[in-house]
Amino acid sequence: MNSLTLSLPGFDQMFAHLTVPAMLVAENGTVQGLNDAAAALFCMEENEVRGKLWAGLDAHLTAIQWRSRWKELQTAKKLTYATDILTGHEYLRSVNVTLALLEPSHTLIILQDRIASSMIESELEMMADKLQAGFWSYNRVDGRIRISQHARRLLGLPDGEPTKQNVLLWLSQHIPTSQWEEIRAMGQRLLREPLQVNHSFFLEKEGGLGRVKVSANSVGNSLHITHLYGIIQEDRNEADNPSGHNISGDLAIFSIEHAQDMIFWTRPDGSIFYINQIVSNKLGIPKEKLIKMKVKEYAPYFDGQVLETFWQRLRTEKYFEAEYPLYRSDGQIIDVYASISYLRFGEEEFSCGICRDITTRRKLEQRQKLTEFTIDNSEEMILWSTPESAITYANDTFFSMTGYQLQDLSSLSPQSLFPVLVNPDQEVLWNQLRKEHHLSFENNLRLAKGKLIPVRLDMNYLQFEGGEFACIYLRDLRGKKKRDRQIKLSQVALDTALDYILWLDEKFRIRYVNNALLQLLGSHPKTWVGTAVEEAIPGLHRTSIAPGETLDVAIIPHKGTEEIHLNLQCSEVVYEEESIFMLVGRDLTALVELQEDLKLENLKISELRDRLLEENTTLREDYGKDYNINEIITVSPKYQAILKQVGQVADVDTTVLITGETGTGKELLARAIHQLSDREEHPLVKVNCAALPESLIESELFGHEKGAFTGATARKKGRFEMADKGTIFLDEIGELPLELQSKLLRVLQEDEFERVGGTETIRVDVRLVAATNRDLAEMVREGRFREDLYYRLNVFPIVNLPLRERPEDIPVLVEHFTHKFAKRQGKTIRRVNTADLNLLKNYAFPGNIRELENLVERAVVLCQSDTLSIKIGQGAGAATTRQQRFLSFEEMQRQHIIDALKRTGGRVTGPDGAGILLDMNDRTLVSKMRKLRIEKHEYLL
Ligand SMILES: Nc1ncnc2c1ncn2[C@@H]1O[C@H](COP(=O)(O)OP(=O)(O)OP(=O)(O)O)[C@@H](O)[C@H]1O
Repeated sequence: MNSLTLSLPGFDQMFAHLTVPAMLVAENGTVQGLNDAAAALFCMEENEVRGKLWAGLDAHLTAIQWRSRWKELQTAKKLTYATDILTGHEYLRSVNVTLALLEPSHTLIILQDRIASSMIESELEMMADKLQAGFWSYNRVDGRIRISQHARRLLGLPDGEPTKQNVLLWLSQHIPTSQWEEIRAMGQRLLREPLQVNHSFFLEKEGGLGRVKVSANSVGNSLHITHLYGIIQEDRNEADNPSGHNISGDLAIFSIEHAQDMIFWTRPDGSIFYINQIVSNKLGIPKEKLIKMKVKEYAPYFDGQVLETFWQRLRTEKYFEAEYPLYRSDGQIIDVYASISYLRFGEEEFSCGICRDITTRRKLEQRQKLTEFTIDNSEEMILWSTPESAITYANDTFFSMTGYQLQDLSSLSPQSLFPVLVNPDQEVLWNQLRKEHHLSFENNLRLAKGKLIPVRLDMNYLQFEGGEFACIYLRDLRGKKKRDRQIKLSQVALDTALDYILWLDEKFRIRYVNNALLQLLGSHPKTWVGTAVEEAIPGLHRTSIAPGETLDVAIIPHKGTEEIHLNLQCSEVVYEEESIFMLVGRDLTALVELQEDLKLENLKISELRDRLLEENTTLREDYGKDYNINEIITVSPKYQAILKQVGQVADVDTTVLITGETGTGKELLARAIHQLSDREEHPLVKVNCAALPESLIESELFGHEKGAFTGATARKKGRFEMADKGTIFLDEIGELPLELQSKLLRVLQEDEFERVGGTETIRVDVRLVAATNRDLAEMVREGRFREDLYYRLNVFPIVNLPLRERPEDIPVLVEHFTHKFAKRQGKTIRRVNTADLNLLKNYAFPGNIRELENLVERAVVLCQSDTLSIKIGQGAGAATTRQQRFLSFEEMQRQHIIDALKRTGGRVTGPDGAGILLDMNDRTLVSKMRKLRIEKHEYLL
């Protein structure tokens, strides 16, 4: 059937029935049509060839060359040249090409198979006939096998069209195994290189074992063996040959004639003795003409000196190989690789050159170089390995990525590169590869420094020049693995998010629902993907979905369950030109509950705060009890006047200086001022300037920064800072060192100061009440107290009265203290010894009220009845009178420690503890107190 389908009018009528391979090619070089013969020549289907570029089919023609050839054709109208075409089996087939211009835009191409099997076969047939032998041939290009009738008979082949497979099978079954192996090996050699062999073997035939003689020749082009052919005869002695012909000689000549290599026999003068047919074909010069030519005419290189040198070398070396250029009749150059031997017959010398056209090989080499360049610059690592576990090739990318060197190649193996191969058994792996031709899997590649990296392996099976190879493409998966992990992480993050996430496509169909929302939406046949959004969330309308909008919708997840309020935030994401609406939602129900919880918590907190405030007030009230102004016991009109002063100054917020003898109740008055002032809600901080060592007063008053001095391990607030918004009571202010007096003055003037070791200025709002039993005016005169400070303090002086100036208070005070201590000690005391009381009234009380208080306390302790007897001299600090009992050393120590503790406000240890006052080690003091059985109530007022 004619397969020609083309538009050029008349073409099919003209050539469709031609047995000559013909093609129609357009100006741009594409094959527009071809006939069956041409398709057969290409060993391809007609439609496989049609549409291809002629430059792609002609192995030596480039697209650029086609354009210049086309131009040439426009004037010449007809062109002829010899070339190789690339067949469907990827073999090269030598052809003569004739281009005949049909129209300005189309040309006809007629192809002529230069080693057409028909030609060989017809010659063989002729020869076989002459020799009374059978002939056989195998065309490797199209896979056809031909065996003549005579040969079939000799081999005993069954009738029917022979194929390669069934002939080989027949022979393998009828030739003894050892001989069959030899024949196979010989066949392999014939397929690899041009050879001429003769072989005899036994063959099992009907009626016994026969012996046949087969000759075989292989011919081909510069790249491949394309044909095998030969003669089959019965193996008889030479004498038995009825024709008497020398078969080997005939075959040798036949082989030489049909060899694809050019054979030149030349003489020292450059004249030709013999050339074979292929020389004529290759050079495009008829044989008759060639034979008369001298070497230099087709090989200009061989002239004069060169020719002489050539012969000199040949005579000495006898054989050498070299490359030469030859000139075709059309001026084109053919590169040949020549093996040249020296021959001498009698007087005559010959050079015998077997020349192989390497033009194609050169081009292929160039192509190979380009391929290698491409491979080396490929982003993928490429390796070639063999079944023997050798790595025969690695591209540059492999070396640069793995850190191996070219010299390492020979020592590398798949096992060393892939220590954890999926299938460590190479044999199994190769068998699988042979079967499937392609394997793909992931593995770990060991880098030069030993590190393993994940790679994807693509193994391709290849047979090349008789060997087997695996071409391995390696792709570094580190980036991919990381990306995959990130994608997985994102997926996990989306799926485990507590927020409800919904993706919609442009048509508001669901693209993705995360797990949280999926659970809320309840069971649906699938995952909701593809369904319209309204179907999943009925309250959601596509009109309300817009980027940047917030939507509130209600969902009833399951029948009978409570409504859930969702707050959805919509945004638009454009990914790979696709627009996606992303809705991220929160369950407002939970939020409302949370708000309720918060309200409850707030309520609890405010209740707690109220309670705390209440407790604080109570505390303050408790605290104030002892110092309540009502607790100031007095009946003395003089003292009433002092209390009036206290009441007047309390609210004025001015600095108050209380003077008076020790124990007159100065502190009591200071507390009364604080309590009656607006600062009552804020702290009253007391500092006993006499109780603090000089070195510590400053930091105690103003605080210190961390590291300001040895032992300042942390920043500490001073008493002034602590008293902010309240009152600071500086007791015994007369004891304040001069330098601190100036700092104190600054605080009083500017309400600001710096911490010890600090630069930050601290502002405070503090009311100062100072007290002293010293005569400050006198101290100013003596230069021991700053005058400016004195005036600053003395804004509102209150001079406390000594007890002896208000003796009328003694009975009420005795009563007050008796009650206080009796109650504390759990005693019932109904009256005080009147005589004792009278004595007290006349007593001077140098220790003032504190002395009286101590006296009563001691009396209560000693009291065994309900009548209290108070003996002057029993209390510590009392003035020595005649009646006074002389205290034991231990009693004295006891009283002294109690006094010290009273001064420090009960603080035993530390910088402002009693230890410092008494110049005693803290630990010694504590053990002393234990030994003397000093109880807290004795010093805590
Ligand atoms: N009018 C009073 N009514 C009841 N108790 C008083 C009275 N005056 C002083 N006291 C008590 O006398 C003791 C000494 O009082 P206070 O410490 O205030 O005196 P002081 O002048 O500050 O002494 P010093 O100068 O030694 O610091 C305290 O226990 C105090 O409660």
